[in-house]
Amino acid sequence: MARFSTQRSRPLHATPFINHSTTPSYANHDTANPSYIRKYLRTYGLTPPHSESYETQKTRCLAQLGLKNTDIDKFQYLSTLRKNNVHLFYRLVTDHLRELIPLIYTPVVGEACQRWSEIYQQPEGMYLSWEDRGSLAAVIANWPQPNVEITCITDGSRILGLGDLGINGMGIPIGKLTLYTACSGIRPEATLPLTLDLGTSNKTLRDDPLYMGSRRDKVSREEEQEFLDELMAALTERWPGIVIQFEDFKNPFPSLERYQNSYSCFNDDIQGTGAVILGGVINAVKRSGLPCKDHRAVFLGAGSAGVGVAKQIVEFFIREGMSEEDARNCFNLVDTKGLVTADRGDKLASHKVYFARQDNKGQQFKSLEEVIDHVHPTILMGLSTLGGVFTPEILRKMADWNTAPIIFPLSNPSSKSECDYESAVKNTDGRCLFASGSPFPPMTFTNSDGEARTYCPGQANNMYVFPSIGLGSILFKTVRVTDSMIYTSGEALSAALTAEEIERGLLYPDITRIREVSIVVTRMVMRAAQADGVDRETALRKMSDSDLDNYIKARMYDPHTEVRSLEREVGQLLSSLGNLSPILNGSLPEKKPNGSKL
Ligand SMILES: NC(=O)C1=CN([C@@H]2O[C@H](COP(=O)(O)OP(=O)(O)OC[C@H]3O[C@@H](n4cnc5c(N)ncnc54)[C@H](OP(=O)(O)O)[C@@H]3O)[C@@H](O)[C@H]2O)C=CC1
Ligand SMILES: CC(=O)C(=O)O
Ligand SMILES: [Mg+2]
Repeated sequence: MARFSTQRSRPLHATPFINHSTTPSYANHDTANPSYIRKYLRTYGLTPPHSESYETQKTRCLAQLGLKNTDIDKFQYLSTLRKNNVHLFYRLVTDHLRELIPLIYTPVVGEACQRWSEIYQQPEGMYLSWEDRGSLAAVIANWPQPNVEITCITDGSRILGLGDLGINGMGIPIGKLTLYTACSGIRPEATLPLTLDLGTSNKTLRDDPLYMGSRRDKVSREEEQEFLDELMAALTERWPGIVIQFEDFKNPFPSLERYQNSYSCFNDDIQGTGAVILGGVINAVKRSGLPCKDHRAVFLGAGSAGVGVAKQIVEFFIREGMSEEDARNCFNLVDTKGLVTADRGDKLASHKVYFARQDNKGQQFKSLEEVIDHVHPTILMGLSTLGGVFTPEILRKMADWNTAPIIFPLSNPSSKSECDYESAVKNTDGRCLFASGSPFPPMTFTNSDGEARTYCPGQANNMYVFPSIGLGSILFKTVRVTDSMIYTSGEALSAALTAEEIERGLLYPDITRIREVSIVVTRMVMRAAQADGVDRETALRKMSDSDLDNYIKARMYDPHTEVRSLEREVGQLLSSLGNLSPILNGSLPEKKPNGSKL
């Protein structure tokens, strides 16, 4: 039997085939790799000898996870696993999406960000500081992966509904990019989590001795723009065509406007959120039985997400036959000063002006309650960061006025949700059409007619669309991300419900189907890009829908087949070399580190 020989002129451990310092996370220390693959990867001897089945790996991991007492312990365990055995991490996540997404993303990532500098253990992602301006390209050159295709950037200034967390916000780009890999199969080594240290307005953080960012106050808007200009140029210089996702910036409208026509970029909080809520609202409006023109919406929150969502729904109403003016008049946005009106007396931020009501006849409505009593909404959206503000009284009014009130408390994490599912179901006698930003468990409830059943909440989170917007943009090498690509992602999501999911009353596909849903949404995003003429992979244009689906599927990273594809790669290499001796004596050519397959 062929055996690995120790009698070689160049001992394996001394052979610098893979430079581990340049491939920190992806050297692939997978305990499932057979020994000849380990030799090929030059990881032989770096893991225990036995080559394990996934079942064994999974049993151990789930047992270890079960021993962790707190959500943060579980978050850290999973982060370490992602770092040490990336393919196993993604096998687990893709097999246990419902259980693990809440641990790697919202809600637990919220607490992880609040405590980032306290719980920090290992490097992940890249930090760029104000002090680095002028040399951002040089710092970016330090990122060890050569083929980055997508980055998610935050400056930490509005992390979920938790405020300015400075560099502690790094949990968000890491979490979002993890979902890119898990949900739409962008290879892990093709993702770059990026956090900008442009100072923080959070004094508690600045005074915290453990805080790992700079102590400076937040830079000015002009300075931020100057920094971002340099950053965009540096990123695209190193990785031409990279897709750039902006995330959790306090006021992201100016940057979106500045870059959206010259880079392949989008803002997840304005556009991704807009699209995902559009998807749920299309289904909820159908289920409400009311035509679009009879809907009246109250939005608590007129920030990036509130305005982004309202704009997408206006577009939907227009496509359903309403005039733009009538469509816009269905919306009532509420901020810290009350109903957004044109004559309120304050200078409205420019993103709010479009929705400022003109028909209030001088009357001002200062509180959510006043606005609700004035509007009698059919749709109630929460994008305010105010946990619990949809009180039982407000929910009961929604039920009094509507057969099927649409209630979406969308703020994250769970503690900031405007109401929980139980309260929404109980106070609307089970009639609400509900979706929240962070997950709530299903519940059984007996309504006033004595009917008992299980109610399933929707999770209206941009995680249903941004992975497909990103993948479609990468595969088509789009010049930019167009409004139509964004709208189409939401529309495609709404159409992705199965008959069984509709029967169960779901507004969003079951999360366990996210990878198959992502294929269809990605294809539709690509078709929209094609129609807008922003695609650069023109050979893909002529493909039929089913061929394009197959193409997308084939390009998606699948952690379950990673060992097999390595085996294929090595098999092809061996057959091209003609015999086994190279692998046995350790003289196989170096595996090029992490050439992306997308
Ligand atoms: N489910 C999902 O997929 C997503 C959810 N979100 C969530 O939405 C929330 C808001 O995000 P975003 O829009 O980016 O944040 P912004 O800071 O841009 O907007 C927050 C809005 O809420 C308003 N607001 C805050 N406090 C009050 C108050 N006491 N009374 C009335 N209005 C208030 C603000 O008013 P003012 O303008 O006067 O300051 C502002 O209009 C976050 O919790 C975030 O997690 C965001 C993106 C996606
Ligand atoms: C989900 C998300 O993007 C947010 O809460 O900001
Ligand atoms: Mg966000």
